Amino acid sequence: MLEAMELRKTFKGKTVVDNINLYIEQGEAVGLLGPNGAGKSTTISMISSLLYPSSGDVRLDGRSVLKTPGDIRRIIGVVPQEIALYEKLSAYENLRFFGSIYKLKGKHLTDRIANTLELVGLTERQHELIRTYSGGMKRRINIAAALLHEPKLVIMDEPTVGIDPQSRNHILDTVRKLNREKGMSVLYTSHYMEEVEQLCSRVYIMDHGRLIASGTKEELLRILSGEETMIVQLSKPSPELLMELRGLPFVRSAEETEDGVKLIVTKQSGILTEVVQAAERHHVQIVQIQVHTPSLEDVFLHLTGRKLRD
Ligand SMILES: Nc1ncnc2c1ncn2[C@@H]1O[C@H](COP(=O)(O)OP(=O)(O)OP(=O)(O)O)[C@@H](O)[C@H]1O
Repeated sequence: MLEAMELRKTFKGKTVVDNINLYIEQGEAVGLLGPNGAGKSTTISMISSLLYPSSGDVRLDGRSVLKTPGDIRRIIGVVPQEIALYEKLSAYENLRFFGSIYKLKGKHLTDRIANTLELVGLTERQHELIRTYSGGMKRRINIAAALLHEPKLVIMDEPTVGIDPQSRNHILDTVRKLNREKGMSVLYTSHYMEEVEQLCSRVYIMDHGRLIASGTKEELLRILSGEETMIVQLSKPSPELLMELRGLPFVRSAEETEDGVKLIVTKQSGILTEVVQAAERHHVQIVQIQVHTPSLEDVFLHLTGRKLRD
């Protein structure tokens, strides 16, 4: 349905998006995951025709849409990171205004407003002024505004950042419903791994402007299929122990946690003994060790050397 081909964006000589290739099929929910500054917003701005790429192409059903942005704007709804609403108008009035931009009129517009308000769970509050809304409620109205013209694809830029848990759950439910019940395609950017795991069937992982991995959750987990995650709780922090662990041949990555270290290790026998002996050499007691199968967060750490929310 939608395809980004070799997208690149340079600001004042600095490349912030570098050779991005991605696609979204009709009815698919796709995640774009990356830490702050990875280039997610810039990428989706180019896909939604809000920003012109330095090079590359965006295709809708095989046709380039860079020169005809109207084509793509009709079929997509974009939920930006910043709240774009009129504070002095009610939610209903805001939606009427956005509906008129999409050239919706009369009963059709009224029906669409009622439908989207219902979807985001704010029918009861629709006549209250936006300035009295919580951040989460404003974000939900922003989502309603992006859905008024019944887009085939909704693109959401970190829609749950900095909002209350109730609105967050509501947004996640809404996205799930749109995708699974209405067959709407979704491109969802986030730096919350668990959200993307819950909502999306396929994930692109981005770091420093580039895609570093992509696939279904199962495919991404396979990257670490020969490894295990080991969470070691220590009696005290020890940078020297961390250094030594990093140097062990079976340790793929090691990072400090709140009360110890987290290791990704290649599965083999004798690892526990070696970790215990290293701790003894540094006079640090091991309080507890947990070993589990790596998560997607671990895959990200392994690929980038940093946590998603660093
Ligand atoms: N208009 C601009 N001019 C110059 N640099 C920009 C511009 N827009 C974005 N950047 C830079 O591009 C890089 C990627 O930013 P972008 O907002 O796309 O990342 P992101 O992954 O969406 O991060 P976040 O999660 O913080 O929104 C950042 O270093 C940012 O400072």
